[in-house]
Amino acid sequence: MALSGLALPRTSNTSDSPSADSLSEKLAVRGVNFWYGAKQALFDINLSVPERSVTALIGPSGCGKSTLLRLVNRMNDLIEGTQRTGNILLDGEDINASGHDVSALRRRVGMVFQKSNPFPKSIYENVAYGPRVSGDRNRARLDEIVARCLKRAALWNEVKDRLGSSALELSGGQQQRLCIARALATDPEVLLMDEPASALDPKSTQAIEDLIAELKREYTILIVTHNMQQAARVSDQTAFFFEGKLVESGPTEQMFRKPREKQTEDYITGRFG
Ligand SMILES: Nc1ncnc2c1ncn2[C@@H]1O[C@H](COP(=O)(O)OP(=O)(O)OP(=O)(O)O)[C@@H](O)[C@H]1O
Repeated sequence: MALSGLALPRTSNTSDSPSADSLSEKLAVRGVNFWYGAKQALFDINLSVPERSVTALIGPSGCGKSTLLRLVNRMNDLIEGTQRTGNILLDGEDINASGHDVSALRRRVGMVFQKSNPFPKSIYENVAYGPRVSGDRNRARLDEIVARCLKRAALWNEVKDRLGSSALELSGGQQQRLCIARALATDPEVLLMDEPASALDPKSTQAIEDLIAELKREYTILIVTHNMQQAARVSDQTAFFFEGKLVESGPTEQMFRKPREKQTEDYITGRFG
């Protein structure tokens, strides 16, 4: 059945963007299993993520999407009693190899969460925070980074006259774009986005989606979303998870129009989940 009920307003792997085939592999997930204590949350996951593309992770609640996202910047290391087997390669290098610098990894792999979480500091200090922690104290350089990242996050025009104001005075949509600017400030190569627009109104959601389309020119983006229309709009590649397993992945256009698996079709047409 063609999934005509699900409008595909704009998949981003059309005309102006290179096809996934022509891009080199940025991230590779190879045979990854993951446990929280005795509970296995991921089963033999294999996924290849091309550079400068958007990959959407979809699937019902609790199927392991966020777990996989957190493995890519080793955030799960912070949770006690977890165990992983298999490998995650960034530019061909095993991010879990002994001696791999986790701080450097987290600078290369930025993360944006569902609920915007600006620090209770000024707009300027939120963006300057990462570079400062990395030892950058040069004011002119920090000014340049803050302006550049706020522009990239499409927030500059709204805040340039009040960089000293508290970030908490911004609207929810602005706060989320500030968190994206903050994530960009350490010059990452990969951006992980865990339902970045789910708490936002339609206008702010649109702003975030436009931003994602813009950012993928430079960054490799992995986004978790429950919104099928959003996955169809913003991603080049989609991966469907169910109960900790990757059921199928492929070009978004194909996944939404003609999925290989019945389970995928049932999910994206809203029959379950
Ligand atoms: N810190 C944790 N400790 C124990 N179990 C966890 C932890 N985090 C997640 N889990 C379990 O691992 C499984 C996968 O959870 P995960 O958050 O990755 O799913 P998800 O697909 O992102 O869900 P959602 O769409 O609801 O965010 C679930 O069964 C969840 O209960």
